[in-house]
Amino acid sequence: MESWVKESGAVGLDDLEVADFQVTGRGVRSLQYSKEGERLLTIPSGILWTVEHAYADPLLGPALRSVQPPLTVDDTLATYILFVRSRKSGYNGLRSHVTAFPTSYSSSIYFTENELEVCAGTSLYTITDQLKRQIEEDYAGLVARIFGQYQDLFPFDKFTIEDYKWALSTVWSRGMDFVLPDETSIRLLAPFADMLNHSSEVKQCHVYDASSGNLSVLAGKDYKAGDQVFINYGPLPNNRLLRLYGFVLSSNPNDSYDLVLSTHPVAPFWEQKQKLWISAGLKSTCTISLTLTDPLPKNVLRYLRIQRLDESDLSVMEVNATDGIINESNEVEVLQFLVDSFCGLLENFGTQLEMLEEQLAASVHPPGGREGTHGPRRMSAWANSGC
Ligand SMILES: C[S@@+](CC[C@H](N)C(=O)[O-])C[C@H]1O[C@@H](n2cnc3c(N)ncnc32)[C@H](O)[C@@H]1O
Repeated sequence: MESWVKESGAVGLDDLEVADFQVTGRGVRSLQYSKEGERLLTIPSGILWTVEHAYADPLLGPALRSVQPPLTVDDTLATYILFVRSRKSGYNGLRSHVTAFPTSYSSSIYFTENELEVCAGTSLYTITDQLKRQIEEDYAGLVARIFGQYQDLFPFDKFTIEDYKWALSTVWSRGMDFVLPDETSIRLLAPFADMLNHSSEVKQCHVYDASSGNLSVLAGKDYKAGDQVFINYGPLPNNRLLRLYGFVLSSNPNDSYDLVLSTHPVAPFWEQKQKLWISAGLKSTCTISLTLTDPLPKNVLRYLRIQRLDESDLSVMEVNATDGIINESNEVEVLQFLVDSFCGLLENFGTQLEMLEEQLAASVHPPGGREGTHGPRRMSAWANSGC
């Protein structure tokens, strides 16, 4: 793959190499000193995996164009990857990139039932379950809309649901997202740059130049020769890291619990309350991140104070009077609700932390996961992850 990337005009490969690292597995090593902010790597537009390139492909493009409404970005990229992987000739460069992808993944859709049970009570548990069903539905849609229509391009034995899951996991774990100057967004996979692992300790340092279409990586900190080079995948909590990338960070500064607050429209005074939520910058269904630094954000209290208003409160309620305590009985109800729901949430956890730590120590959940071509995983970080 590296020689194809170099021949395609990439800059910076002479000073970088793919290597194995103890904690993160395969990644990229710097071969020289570089200062923070210096450009380390540029991957030219022509070899990026994008929706535009999929549509421009002389064989795949017409099939994609015939599907209305168009496939989602992730489905287009997943189809593009499987298509290239299935070709017996041509596409040599892109195929060499596909060959370098992991053969299997450790993201949460691949957890066994027992592994997923360990996460019972977490948002990851619920989302993973929904995701698995969504993938089945989306795959059936793809078969009906495109794979089944062009069987010469998409042979069934190379476009199974397992292939689709693998390709989607490839897109989720290797895709990079950028907002363009016209405020649209682009998702792309960049050969070689997609070998860079994540660290929350470096600044965001991968950039897309909308005018050239090239992808560049700058040094997110100073590097010596021999250091692993990182990029920052974004301020992601552990549950998202595990769902999209199959790993967690034991000290994740962005870790959070997503608290979903919602009120059914048939609840009393829902319309009046809805107006109050909107004027407080909230919605009738809100997802609020609880973090270690801000475990009870003001918006949680704002939301619940409005939710708990009774008829007499509402008759005297000023629209902007939602930022402080409304009255004692309302506040007591809010706090009681919080105590009850947090106790309920904790009870939903299938495995208590102490038990999980014991199980990890006894290697009930083997570290290392099942990821192909990767080095060791840090699953042991689960115990402290709060995911
Ligand atoms: C964009 S790829 C990076 C290259 C990848 N390590 C490989 O060998 O192909 C993202 C994947 O790398 C791994 N990864 C990235 N950062 C990591 C980290 N800090 N710790 C453990 N694994 C990491 C995860 O498996 C993730 O899904």
